[in-house]
Amino acid sequence: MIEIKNIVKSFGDKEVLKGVSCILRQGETNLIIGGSGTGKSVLLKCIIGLIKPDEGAILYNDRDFYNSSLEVQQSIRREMGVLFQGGALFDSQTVHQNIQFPLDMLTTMSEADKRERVEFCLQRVGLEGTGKRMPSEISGGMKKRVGIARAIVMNPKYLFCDEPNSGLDPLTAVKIDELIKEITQEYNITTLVITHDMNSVMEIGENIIFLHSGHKLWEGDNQTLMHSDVAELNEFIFANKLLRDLRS
Ligand SMILES: Nc1ncnc2c1ncn2[C@@H]1O[C@H](COP(=O)(O)OP(=O)(O)OP(=O)(O)O)[C@@H](O)[C@H]1O
Repeated sequence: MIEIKNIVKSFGDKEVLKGVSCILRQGETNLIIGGSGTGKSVLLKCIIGLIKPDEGAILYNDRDFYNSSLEVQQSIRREMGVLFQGGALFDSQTVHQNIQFPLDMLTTMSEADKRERVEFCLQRVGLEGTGKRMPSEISGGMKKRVGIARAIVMNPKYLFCDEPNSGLDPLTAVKIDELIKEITQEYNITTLVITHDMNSVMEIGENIIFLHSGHKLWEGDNQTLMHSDVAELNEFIFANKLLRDLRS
């Protein structure tokens, strides 16, 4: 579980996050949704320690990240897996080498153990037999799967996915969503997905946090989302014509 307590962050005189609090639950896909420029990425960066908030606290299973020693911060970081928006694969390395990278950097595992762990992760994301390929030789959906395999290779307690569906066709996007949800449940991970893809929201949104202008305006699940009386949320959801038609 991750507790986000009253996070405030400004850049110059621009206040981007204005006191955001929420709880990200273990074993669930927690989603942060909202329009462009509402502060989703800044919040994610505050949570994973890339941007220090001006005020507030982030608690990883009761460990206050920004008020911990460097050692504790490092051990929390080792428990994080991150799927970056573009996949962020190293183009000059094979799929296998990309997935193995965190093991090389952060562990003293033997080469044989690393190979076995990478093969396991490749298999888990449905990419067995592709380890020798280069990123340029695989599709966008496969690249996301490689990104997921790399994010889980260290057995994370916390998984962060920034726009995992960007650039994917709808069918592939659903498969990536399903994979993230399956992995979350299977390994009892606290997962956070940043998205503005309404399909994802409806498919995997177990705990949804709606940000608007740096405030949390609504929190709930995909069952209650369609029936909120928050005008800004409704405007965001029903910008999608299909959902508008479904409602009427
Ligand atoms: N390092 C920074 N310095 C100054 N301003 C920043 C910085 N990072 C983000 N911002 C500003 O903070 C605001 C929120 O940005 P953020 O990237 O969090 O939006 P977002 O909700 O993730 O949008 P999108 O869905 O388009 O990615 C924007 O106005 C952005 O310009």
